Amino acid sequence: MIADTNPPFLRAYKAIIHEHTSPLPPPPPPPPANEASVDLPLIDLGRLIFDPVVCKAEIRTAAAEWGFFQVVNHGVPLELLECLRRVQANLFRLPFAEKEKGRLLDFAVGCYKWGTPTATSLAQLSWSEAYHIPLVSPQVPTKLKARRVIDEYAMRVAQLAYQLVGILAEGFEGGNFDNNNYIEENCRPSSCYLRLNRYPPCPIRGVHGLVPHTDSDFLTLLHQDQVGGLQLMKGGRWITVNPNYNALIVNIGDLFQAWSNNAYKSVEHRVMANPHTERFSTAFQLCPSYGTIIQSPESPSLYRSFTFMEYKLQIQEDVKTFGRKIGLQRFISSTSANDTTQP
Ligand SMILES: O=C(O)CCC(=O)C(=O)O
Ligand SMILES: [Fe+2]
Repeated sequence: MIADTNPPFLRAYKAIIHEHTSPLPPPPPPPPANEASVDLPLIDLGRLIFDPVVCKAEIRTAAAEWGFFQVVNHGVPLELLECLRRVQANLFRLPFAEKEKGRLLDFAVGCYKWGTPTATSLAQLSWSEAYHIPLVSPQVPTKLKARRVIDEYAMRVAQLAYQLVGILAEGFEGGNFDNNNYIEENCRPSSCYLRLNRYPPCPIRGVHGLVPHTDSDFLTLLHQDQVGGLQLMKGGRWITVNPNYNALIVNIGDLFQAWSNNAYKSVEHRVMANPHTERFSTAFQLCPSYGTIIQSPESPSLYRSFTFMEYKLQIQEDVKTFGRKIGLQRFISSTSANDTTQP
């Protein structure tokens, strides 16, 4: 018998699935009637050399107006991306029991996650599995080739994230916001993560691959395959992001929104599960150390000062109490708060 590679979603979430629907295979999907699809603003980073002022301005405008944009000529070789995708597919093709047991490729125990253990309804369930890999600098270079590919990708993409964050931070009030190298000091590679995502085909219609959320970091750099399914909230409705295999998607996280005093937007996004096809994506998360204080240098500041640890603990508590993350609204400063900001 061939060992099953997929997590046992139907068995584990039987109760919430049967409450809402029966898991019959869906008919082929009709084109969604009211769902728009878009190409995100596309920025050619090659122009940073020839036309830096205009290129940087485009990056800042996209971050302010969309919170999401994509970059090409990003310096991460396509062959490396392809190699990473093969490593990623192989990791997920292992028997489920092996993935759950952990310690694959020297990953920390517990870095493999699937589904949503706290879900009490179908709307809260994420039909996906992931390896959350902290970026630790290896004491001894690893002999594992697959691990080397992951580390190489993480290093390249981290460099790109620092470069982009520098450009974004230069752009406040016409001056340099980051004179003190705040991001480089506080978001060292050792507090960043790489998340390898797989979205198995899902036989139940309308289920999320990843439930609606904003990212609890400074910046996320995402690579998605050609399957599609990523959607973001714009103008009060969900729009589907057209995949572009050559591009990396950049999105602003909650911490950057707070630090920039809302100049840049952390936009809600989600992934819709696909009934027929598995999907892969890779997310690099630029995170600070837990003790880092998030406080906009602008005055007045829209958010009170908080540490990253406080932010994470508040999210955990809200997920337990309300079944969802409330996020930045929790940290609006008392001078700018009004009644509508409370859950
Ligand atoms: O898989 C995707 O397209 C999105 C992943 C994502 O939003 C995340 O990892 O935070
Ligand atoms: Fe996300």
